[in-house]
Amino acid sequence: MTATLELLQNLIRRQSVTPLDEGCQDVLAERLTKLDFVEERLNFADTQNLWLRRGTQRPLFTFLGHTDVVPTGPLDKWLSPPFEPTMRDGKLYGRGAADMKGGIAAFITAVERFVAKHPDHQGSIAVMMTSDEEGIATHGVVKVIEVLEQRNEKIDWCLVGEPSSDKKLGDVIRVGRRGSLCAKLTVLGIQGHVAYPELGDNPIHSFAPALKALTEEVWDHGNRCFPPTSLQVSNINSGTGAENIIPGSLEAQFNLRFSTELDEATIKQRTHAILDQYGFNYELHWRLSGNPFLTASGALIDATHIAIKAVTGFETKDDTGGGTSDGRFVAPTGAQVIELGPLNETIHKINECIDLNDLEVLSAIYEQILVELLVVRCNS
Ligand SMILES: N[C@@H](CCC[C@H](NC(=O)CCC(=O)O)C(=O)O)C(=O)O
Ligand SMILES: [Zn+2]
Ligand SMILES: [Zn+2]
Repeated sequence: MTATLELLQNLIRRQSVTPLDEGCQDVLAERLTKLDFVEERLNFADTQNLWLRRGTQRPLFTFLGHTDVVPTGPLDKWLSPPFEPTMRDGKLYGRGAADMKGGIAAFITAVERFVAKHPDHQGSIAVMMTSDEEGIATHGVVKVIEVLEQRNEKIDWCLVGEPSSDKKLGDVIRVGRRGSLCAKLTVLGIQGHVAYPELGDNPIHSFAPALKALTEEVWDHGNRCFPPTSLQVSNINSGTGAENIIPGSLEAQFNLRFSTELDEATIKQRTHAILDQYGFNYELHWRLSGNPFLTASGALIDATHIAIKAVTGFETKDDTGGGTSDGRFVAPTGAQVIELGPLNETIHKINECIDLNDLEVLSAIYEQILVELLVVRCNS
């Protein structure tokens, strides 16, 4: 069994459903402190955060990941228990295998091999972990970055191990992410008897045309780097459960994934303009999960392209799709941020898995990126 596979199995056995860590970070810290990484725990509220750094010089390369996982869903639908890592058909199954304990295991073994071969490398290497990525992310990386900024500790290059790959390992890297803006809408009506509609005001009926307008709105056309902005309604609730009552209110939630063509203020203003056309009373509460970010071409993207080509033989593609990530907290510091990790086909699903060969290839690519940045580039 390889070192990466063994470590991944150890991590999957820990039931670290967000915001729990269940000792995952202890395992990582124990391995890397043996290699002269300095360990810091930056825990806030219910969230465990770990900052491990080897070296004091710049440039500082950072691997960023999360040890929390999403809930399993119905256990009886899993072919093997989600927290018992199980090998079948050349794959390892378990919650977090791809998102993102596989990436974390590959980080650690890549660093171990790299340090063994290049103990006196240039610059510094850090590993940043949080247990609050899958949750609301208020006490995770955002807080660690605050601490680093306060002491002027600057990350030059940040690689997030989120599952970026599409059809084969390394075929897609994320060089940025769309913004994410969440809305909670309450449409206010008047509760009444369905037989006396003139005495009530049905919020479902009021909202229906506005819902159509919101979902049909062309928010923008995207641009060279970003796909068009999209709005998705995630929840609608109304009604008392009775067949003969007009409900008094309706709650809806929707989320916009937005490109750099738009910003928070413009989206809010345009949403109000749409809703205001329909003459109902409403309350609207917003939460900005993250602004869009984009890493310009530079050393990190170049090194990643070279490393993927060297290990796999093919060219990778730059992309800004998918969800947002904790990279949104790192990019505003001026760091170059990219994301490279396993195939995302099974993430958050029942029977999440990672291909055993992909795990080793990923670790080899990570190691090669360190070589490109902290050996080849720094010595040229
Ligand atoms: N709940 C958090 C942020 C949620 C982040 C989440 N990201 C992913 O699912 C990554 C998937 C991928 O790699 O494409 C999301 O985009 O919703 C918050 O809102 O603070
Ligand atoms: Zn993830
Ligand atoms: Zn996830």
